[in-house]
Amino acid sequence: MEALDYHAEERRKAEFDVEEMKIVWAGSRQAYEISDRVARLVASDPVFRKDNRTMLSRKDLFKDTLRKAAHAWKRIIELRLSEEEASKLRFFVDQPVFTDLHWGMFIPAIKGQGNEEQQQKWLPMAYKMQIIGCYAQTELGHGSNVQGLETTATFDPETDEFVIHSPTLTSSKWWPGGLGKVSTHALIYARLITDGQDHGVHGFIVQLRSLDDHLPLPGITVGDIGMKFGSGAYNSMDNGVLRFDHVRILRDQMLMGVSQVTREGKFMQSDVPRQLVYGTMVYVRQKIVADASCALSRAVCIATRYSVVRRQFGSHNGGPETQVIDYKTQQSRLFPLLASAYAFRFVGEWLKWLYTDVTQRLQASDFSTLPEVHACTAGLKSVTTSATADAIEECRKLCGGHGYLSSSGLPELFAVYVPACTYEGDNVVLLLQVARFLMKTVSQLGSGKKPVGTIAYMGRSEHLLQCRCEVERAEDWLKPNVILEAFEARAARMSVTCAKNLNNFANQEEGFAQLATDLAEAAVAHVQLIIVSKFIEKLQQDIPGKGVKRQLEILFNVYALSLLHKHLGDFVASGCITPKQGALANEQLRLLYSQVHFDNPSLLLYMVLLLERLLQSTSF
Ligand SMILES: CCCCCCCCCC/C=C\CCC/C=C/C(=O)SCCNC(=O)CCNC(=O)[C@H](O)C(C)(C)COP(=O)(O)OP(=O)(O)OC[C@H]1O[C@@H](n2cnc3c(N)ncnc32)[C@H](O)[C@@H]1OP(=O)(O)O
Ligand SMILES: Cc1cc2nc3c(=O)[nH]c(=O)nc-3n(C[C@H](O)[C@H](O)[C@H](O)COP(=O)(O)OP(=O)(O)OC[C@H]3O[C@@H](n4cnc5c(N)ncnc54)[C@H](O)[C@@H]3O)c2cc1C
Repeated sequence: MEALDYHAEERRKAEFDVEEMKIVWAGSRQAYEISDRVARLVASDPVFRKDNRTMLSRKDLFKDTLRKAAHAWKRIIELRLSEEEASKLRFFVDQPVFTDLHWGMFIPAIKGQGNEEQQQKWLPMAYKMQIIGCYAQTELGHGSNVQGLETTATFDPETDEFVIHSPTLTSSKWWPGGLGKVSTHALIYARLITDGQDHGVHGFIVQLRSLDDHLPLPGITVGDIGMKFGSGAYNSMDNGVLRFDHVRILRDQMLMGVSQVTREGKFMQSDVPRQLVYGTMVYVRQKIVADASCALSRAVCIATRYSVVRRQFGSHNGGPETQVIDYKTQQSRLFPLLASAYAFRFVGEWLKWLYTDVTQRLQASDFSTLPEVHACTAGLKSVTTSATADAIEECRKLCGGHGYLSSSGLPELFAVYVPACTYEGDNVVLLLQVARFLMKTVSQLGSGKKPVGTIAYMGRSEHLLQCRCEVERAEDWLKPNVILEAFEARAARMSVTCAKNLNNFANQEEGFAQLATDLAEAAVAHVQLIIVSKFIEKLQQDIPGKGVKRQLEILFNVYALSLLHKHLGDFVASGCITPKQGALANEQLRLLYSQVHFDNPSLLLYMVLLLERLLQSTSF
C-alpha cells in the first residue's frame, strides 16, 4: 500500500475526532483556520518555494530571501492580512530574514521601552517599513554579560545630543540580524554617560544608513559577518558588525520609558525596575518557546512518516519486512518527542498568557510578577530549545541514511534551529538565572513570604522533602497527582540541597560559582515541573471531541514518564522514588508505547498529516 493511501486509510480509522484535535494543536478554532489558510497561501505560491535553498550561493540565497520578504510584504498589503496572519505568513515563509528582527525585536523594544512621544514618532514609520530596524545589543566582546557592554553614549549638554562611540575593537556590535545589509536604523544598547558618570546600559535609536541611497552615514562602519553554520540555514540572514566613530544623535533618541536624561543632563531613573531595559529579550524568549513546539513537530513529522513507511528485516516467507516503527527502540526514541511537541505547545500557550499578564501589570506599575516571568521565560526558553535541538538530531538518526539527505528537510531544520540555544541568551546562562530565583525563594522560606505561582510548591517543601511516592503497580504511574508530586519533590529537594550546600562557602558568589552545575540541574528540574504541571492543567480543561482528551492523556504520560526515566538518577538520589518505583515507571512507559503505536496509529499519522499541513510539507 502506498504511503499516502496508508495515511488516508489510517485517518479513516481514527479513534478520535481529527477536526477537534487540529483545534487543540492550534490553540483555538480561529488560530487553526488562520494557520491553515496562510499555510495553503504560502505552499501554493511559487515565489515562496524553499526546496532549492541549500543549493544557492550565499549571494543568491540572500537575494532570494529579499525577494521573498518583499513578496510577503506585498501579499500582506494586497490581502489586507491581520497582524496575526502576517506573522504567520512570515513564519511559514520559514527563512531567517531581517523582518524577524524588525517585527520581532526593534518594534517591541520601542513599544516596551520608549515613552509615548517616541512611540508616536517611530512606530508609524516602522509599521509601514519606511525604516527597517535591528536589535544591536551583543558586541564582539560581550553577549551574555549585558552589563559588560562597552559602546558608549555620552551626553553633550552643549548640543543636547548623545555621542555614540565604539571605544575598543571588542565594543564592535557583532551578530545583530538584519544589520549587515538591510537595516536603516538600529536599537543600540550602550553605556549611558552623563557628566562623567556611567549609568549602565540603555537603549538608543540610531540611524545607520541613508534613506535616500542606503549608504552608511558618516561615522558608521557596518557590514556582514559572513557565512554561518550549514549552507542554506541562517545564511539567509544578514547578521552584521557595526562600529561608531563619535556619531551624534538627538537626546530624544534615547528610549526614555525606563529612565530619562533631562535637557540639563540629569539622569532620572524612574520608579520602574532597571531590568525593564531587558524587556525585549523576555518577549522573544516567550515566543521562542512556542516556536520550539513548531520546530520539534516538524522533525517528528518527518521521522514518523519515515518510520511508518520504512521497512527493514523481519520478512517471513517472502512477506513484507517489518515497519521500523514496530521496533521498541524506534518507539522509545520517537514517541517521547511527539509527546514533547504537545507539552511545549501547551506550556507555550500558558507562557504567552503569563507574558500578557505581566505586560498589563507593568502598565499599572505592578512589578510583583516580574521576577517569576524572568525565571519562567529564561528557564523555558533554555529547556525547550535544548530539548528541541537534541530532538531534531535524534529524528535525523531515526531516519537512517535518508535523514542525512538535504531533501529529508532535517539537516536544514537542524542548522536553522540550533542557534536558538544561544541567541536570546545562552541556555546555561539562563538556567543560572533560574537558579538565582530558586535560591532567593528558598532563602525566604520561613520569612512569612508565601511562594506563589510556579514556585508555590516550595511552600510545601517540608512535606515534599519527606514524602514517598504512592506507587506499588505500574498503572499507579498513570495518575497525574502521583506524577506531579514526584516532579515537585525532585525539584524541591534539588533546590533545597543546593541552598544548604551554598552555606558551606564563604559567600554566595563563591558558592554559586562552585555549585553552578548543581544549580543548573536544579533549575532544569524546576522548569520540567512547570511543563508537566501545565500539561496537567491543559488536561483539566474542557477538551471537546471524541477520544481527543484520551489521546492527550496518553501523550502526557509518555512525556512525563520518559522524562522521569531519563532523569531517574535525580529522582532516586533525592529519595523521591525508589529504584523499584523507577522500574515500574519504565514498565508503564513500554505499555504506553504499544498503546500509542497499535491502538492509535491514526494519532501518529494524524499528527504527521496535521503538522505537515500546518507547517508546510517537507520534501521527504
Ligand atoms: C524575533 C522574532 C519573533 C517571532 C517569533 C519567532 C520566535 C523565534 C524566532 C526568533 C528569531 C530570531 C531571534 C534571533 C535574534 C536574537 C537576538 C538576540 O540574541 S538579542 C541578545 C540576547 N542577549 C541576551 O539574552 C543576553 C543574556 N544576558 C542577560 O540577559 C543578562 O546579562 C543576565 C540576565 C544574564 C544578567 O544580567 P545582569 O547582570 O544585569 O543581572 P543580574 O544577573 O545581576 O541580576 C540582577 C537582577 O535582575 C534580574 N533580572 C535579570 N534579567 C532580567 C530580566 N530580563 N527581567 C527581569 N529581571 C531580570 C535578576 O533576576 C536579578 O534579580 P535579583 O532579584 O537581584 O536576583
Ligand atoms: C544566529 C544568531 C543570531 C543572533 N542575533 C542577534 C541579534 O539580532 N541581536 C543581538 O544583539 N545579538 C544577537 N545574537 C548574539 C547572541 O545573543 C549571543 O551570541 C549570545 O547572547 C551569547 O553571547 P556570546 O556569543 O558573546 O557568548 P558568551 O556570552 O561569551 O558566552 C560564551 C559561552 O561561555 C559560557 N558562559 C558564558 N557566561 C557564563 C556564565 N556566567 N556561567 C557559565 N557559563 C558561561 C557559555 O557556554 C556560553 O555559551 C545572535 C546570535 C546568533 C548565534
